Amino acid sequence: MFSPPLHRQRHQFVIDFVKRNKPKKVVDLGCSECSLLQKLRFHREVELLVGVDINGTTVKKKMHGLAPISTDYLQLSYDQLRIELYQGSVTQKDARLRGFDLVTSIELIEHLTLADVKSFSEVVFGYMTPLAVIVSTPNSEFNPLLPGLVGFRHSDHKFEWTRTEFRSWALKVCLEFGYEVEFTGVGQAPSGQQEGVGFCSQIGVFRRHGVRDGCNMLLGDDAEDVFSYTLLYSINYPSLRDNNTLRRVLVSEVLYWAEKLKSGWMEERTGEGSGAYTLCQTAAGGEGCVSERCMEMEEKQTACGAEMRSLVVQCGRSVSEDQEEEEEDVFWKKSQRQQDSCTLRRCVSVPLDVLWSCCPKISALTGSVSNLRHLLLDEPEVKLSQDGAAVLVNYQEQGTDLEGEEDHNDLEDSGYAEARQDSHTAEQEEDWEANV
Ligand SMILES: C[S@@+](CC[C@H](N)C(=O)[O-])C[C@H]1O[C@@H](n2cnc3c(N)ncnc32)[C@H](O)[C@@H]1O
Ligand SMILES: [Mg+2]
Repeated sequence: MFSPPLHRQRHQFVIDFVKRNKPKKVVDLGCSECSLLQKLRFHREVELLVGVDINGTTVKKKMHGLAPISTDYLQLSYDQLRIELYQGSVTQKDARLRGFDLVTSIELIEHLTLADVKSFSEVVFGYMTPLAVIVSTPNSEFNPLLPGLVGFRHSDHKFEWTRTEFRSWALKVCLEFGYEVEFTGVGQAPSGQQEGVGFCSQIGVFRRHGVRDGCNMLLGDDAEDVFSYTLLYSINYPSLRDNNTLRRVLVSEVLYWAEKLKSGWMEERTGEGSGAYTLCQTAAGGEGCVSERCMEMEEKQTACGAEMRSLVVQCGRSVSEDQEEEEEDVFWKKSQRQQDSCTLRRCVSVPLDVLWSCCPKISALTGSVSNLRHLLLDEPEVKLSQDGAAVLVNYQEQGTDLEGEEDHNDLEDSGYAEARQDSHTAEQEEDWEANV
């Protein structure tokens, strides 16, 4: 009879309200199989989403469908969301449900006896004191338009109210607990058929009086610490506001970009590509990340740990090819002198400021180069240079015996990642080398 179906229209009504009013804490009373909660979890403003139902078995049927899905982990944002589901009765108080921005009660009250509706009013409006409440219930005046209906719309309904009955209950609640209400609904009669009967589902939207700046302060200090509900399920969605999550994402971005910049530089050296300069330009969208800033440094470390030298090679236009060759010459000579007694490892050093300006995600996650350094300091997966200003990436040149390929591979296999966490002092560098 309705398109979209009436239950969807009721949920859409709530969703539209949420979009307009952006409540942070929402509780759905009589949540049943959590289908409204399923939809609400996609609204980024909502930070706490709670469902309550007296029937735990119904809630449990689909509650695991509320768990984060893989895209929630892949496309992390700063949004926060916690979901909690409780078994409990809306006629009972529970302190965990106080101070919400929005309470929804969709097709619930007609399942309560009139005595329980009174308790419901006291609990919801008098104790939970949310900023807003949406209550939907059948409008009995519409029933003659529902084909084949005899009696109530559902065998468990204790009553079905006319618009006047609903109005009278709602206005009494407002008077007693300090709310105002607007009446509306969903499911209109087909055109030409007794349009004066009102909506199929009648809805009251209640707002608490005297709320400033949409901020929900609990009324009075009579908060009893009652915990009558049973927690069935709770889950925190991954968020970049969680420090561990932020660090995990940052490390993976840093490793990815450091490797990418290194490859660009290597290609440039072998004439296969335009190198770090192009990479930086592309990533930064053109301006702002110029070749002079794309300094790459080769760092030579000796297994005996006694000596560590660095050679700075500037890629891009700021250093002439001659200069570069000359410097490399020095590097190789020194390397060869040490070959007999020392194991050689080479790294490409990617400065943090280059990473920061080349990767928009890294800059967005950290805000500044010094924050980036701070966040990476204790990360075992990222090896920083001694001064903490650059990430060191293993470097293996194709077809060069001097690289000591075996040693390089050993590094990978011998707890290299764990060893890297202690890498920011000279002393620790030596220990690390000694482990190889
Ligand atoms: C018609 S269903 C509501 C469906 C759901 N709100 C929706 O929009 O799809 C009514 C729900 O209210 C629950 N219920 C009935 N009495 C209750 C009470 N005293 N406290 C909490 N939930 C109750 C029932 O278990 C049932 O899941
Ligand atoms: Mg019902």
